[in-house]
Amino acid sequence: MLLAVDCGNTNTVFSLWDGTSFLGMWRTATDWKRTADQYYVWLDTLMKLQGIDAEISDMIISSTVPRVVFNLRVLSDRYFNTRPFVVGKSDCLLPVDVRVDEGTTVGPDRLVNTVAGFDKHGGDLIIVDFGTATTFDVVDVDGAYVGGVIAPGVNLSLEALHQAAAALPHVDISKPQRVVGTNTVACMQSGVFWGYVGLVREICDRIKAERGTAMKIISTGGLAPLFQQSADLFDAFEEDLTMHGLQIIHNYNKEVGAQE
Ligand SMILES: Nc1ncnc2c1ncn2[C@@H]1O[C@H](COP(=O)(O)OP(=O)(O)O)[C@@H](O)[C@H]1O
Ligand SMILES: CC(C)(COP(=O)(O)O)[C@@H](O)C(=O)NCCC(=O)O
Ligand SMILES: [K+]
Repeated sequence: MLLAVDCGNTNTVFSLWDGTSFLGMWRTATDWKRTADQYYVWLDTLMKLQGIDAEISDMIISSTVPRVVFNLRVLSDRYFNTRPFVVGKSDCLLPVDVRVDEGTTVGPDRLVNTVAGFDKHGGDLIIVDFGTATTFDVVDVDGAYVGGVIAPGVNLSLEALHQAAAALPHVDISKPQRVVGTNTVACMQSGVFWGYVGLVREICDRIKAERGTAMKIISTGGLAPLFQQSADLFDAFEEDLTMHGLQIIHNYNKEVGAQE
């Protein structure tokens, strides 16, 4: 069975792929200090709670936090006796091209999203991922990653307001009923929520104009549904896009490896 790990700057998600479907998904806060032994006890407990008796034989990792990879490699080696594929490393092949400036290290999450998006929807895509940062990944007609946009994340923007201004509280994002807020919290939520709707719309319109072609817009990440229900921004929402991509990339490397 395959253990797929998607490590973002805020959360790390583990999932088990049995060859047909994902058996479970478990989330922990990203912390590079967490050891292999800690990961194993945590994961083993959660799998047992769900009655899953898994023989993990393979592992694939995508991490936007380089420091985390060391302990995840130890987990793979010590507990599953396997060498993991790490997206972005030269020995982990991708089934799509990456066409960016020489010397650029693209976030592995963006490459994985590209592979998954192309598999599910074909080419000419904009994938919007609402993570710690909000990323826009542009997928060419042939599935290649050809660049994109990085904007501050929704929660990061709210947190920045709180950190920088003495009188602004910590606020959670939600859709305000009105644009004009009549209290501080409503004013902040309006600024970030409607500001974000504008940001997403403007960036997608400009990408389409720059490329001179129609493009499908796919959203993913925890906060995507909040924006989807409020404004007609996306053509489709994909809940587990990154996990889907990890499983495809793992399969691709196994197949290519077997041919060599
Ligand atoms: N369903 C949700 N509702 C509200 N906030 C969420 C939800 N899912 C994630 N978040 C928040 O969105 C931000 C990005 O989370 P996540 O997508 O896990 O980021 P990353 O992949 O960068 O680790 C975090 O601040 C997280 O707490
Ligand atoms: C832009 C990101 C910080 C997004 O990461 P996330 O919000 O998922 O934690 C990550 O993809 C990254 O570190 N990228 C490197 C630069 C690039 O993609 O061009
Ligand atoms: K992410």
